[in-house]
Amino acid sequence: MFVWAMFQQYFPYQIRNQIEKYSQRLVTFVYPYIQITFHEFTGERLMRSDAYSAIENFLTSRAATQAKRLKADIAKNNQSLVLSMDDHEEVADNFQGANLWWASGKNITKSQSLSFRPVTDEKRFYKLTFHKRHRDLILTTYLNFVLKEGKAIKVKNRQRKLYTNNGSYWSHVVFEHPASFQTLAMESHKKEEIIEDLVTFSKAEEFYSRIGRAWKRGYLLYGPPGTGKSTMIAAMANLLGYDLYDLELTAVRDNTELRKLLIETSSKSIVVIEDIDCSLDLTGQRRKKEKKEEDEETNKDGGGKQKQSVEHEREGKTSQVTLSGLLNFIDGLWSACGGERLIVFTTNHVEKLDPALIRKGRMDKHIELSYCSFEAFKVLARNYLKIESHRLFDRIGELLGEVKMTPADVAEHLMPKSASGDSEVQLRSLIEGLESARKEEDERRKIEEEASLSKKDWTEKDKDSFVKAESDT
Ligand SMILES: Nc1ncnc2c1ncn2[C@@H]1O[C@H](COP(=O)(O)OP(=O)(O)OP(=O)(O)O)[C@@H](O)[C@H]1O
Ligand SMILES: [Mg+2]
Repeated sequence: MFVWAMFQQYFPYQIRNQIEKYSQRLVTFVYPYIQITFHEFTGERLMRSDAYSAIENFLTSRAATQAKRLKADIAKNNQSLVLSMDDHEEVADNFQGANLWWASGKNITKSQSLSFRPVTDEKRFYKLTFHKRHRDLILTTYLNFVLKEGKAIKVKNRQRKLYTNNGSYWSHVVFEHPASFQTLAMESHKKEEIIEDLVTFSKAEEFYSRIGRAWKRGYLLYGPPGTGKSTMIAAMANLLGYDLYDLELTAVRDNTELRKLLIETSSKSIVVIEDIDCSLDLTGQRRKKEKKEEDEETNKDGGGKQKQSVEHEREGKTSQVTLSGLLNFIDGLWSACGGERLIVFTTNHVEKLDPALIRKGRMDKHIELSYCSFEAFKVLARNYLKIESHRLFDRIGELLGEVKMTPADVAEHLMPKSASGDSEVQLRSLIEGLESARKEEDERRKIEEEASLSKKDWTEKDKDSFVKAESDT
């Protein structure tokens, strides 16, 4: 200790540096282990190293089970506690038969600022130690595995965001939606197929680069209102841990702005355009047609409408996004920058969409969300009433086979009506709802039949009178 202190204190720096260098070489030559240090801050601007944070995430699971001293911190998503190794702790790992050790440490340097209390600067690091015979395995396969795993854990724990566009910028809020495929009322085989498709997509990075396509996939969700399209989008984002970009096309001024917005979306995200049939210049034509009808109406009832139709016209000027702009967005070069993106369109009127927009390669998967089937009803009953069967289920199954009711309406009937939470009350309310919907359906069908009959009569009468008039002349 004395000799070391003297050495440190009085030996000239150059000689000391040489002695340290050669002694270090001697130790390395004899010492059979290799050490790699990952500093927390690297580079001239001392940015936080990605490798360090990936290793920190990777070691959280091992630290929680092995380390004796841990540091706890709230994760970014404010839900979970993240445990990491405290300083000078060590955890062991084993990779394909190779034993290795991770140790955490910190260098404390006193900054030279003149102050009463010298500011200490802590620089943390992780040190990996392994036997030199595993050099190749560790330096290539293992470290890549650690970085990949660490990034995946980071994505899983990250705070996901819901972005909405205002003008040419994205603003975001924390995205926390409880929807999941378990709570989505849908036939199980259909659900399984969609989950399979999504998970396969999220693991297909290598596949897409091999076939030379951008790592993106389009989904078209269509069906009547209240059938679960928006719910499914939230379930998709939760399943894959993706951010959501809710793109309101009518708020986008033109194609340039659209491109700018899309280039700013991050990977591992879902770009959603809800009610796509109402937000494209296709509706521009419809808007002109509406305006023409309105103008005719305006001429009838004076200038009041005039102001409205002018406003309508001006409002129509806001978004110049065109179909080709949207097609370029889906296919264009932008889609190659960054990967792992889903594009989801929803619509209540799939028949109105331009076939070019929804062809395969753009909207790769078309998913129809329809009225509530008996199997979908049982999912809702399990979620809302926590029951798997009931004596009223047969009656409900019968009625659902005859009446079209959306899952939103069924869900509304199953909402708790009283504190007692007696599920019979909800089921009876659903049966009443279904029976009255069936009555309305029968009445509507009867009116239609009468209308078509009378129309048929008219055509018969017309024909007779036309023939009679012909014969008179
Ligand atoms: N298939 C479903 N499974 C579970 N809940 C559903 C389903 N469909 C609708 N709901 C419920 O009904 C409400 C409306 O659903 P959602 O917003 O997903 O309908 P939508 O198809 O997006 O309607 P719109 O076409 O009008 O946007 C939601 O609160 C949701 O809880
Ligand atoms: Mg919706």
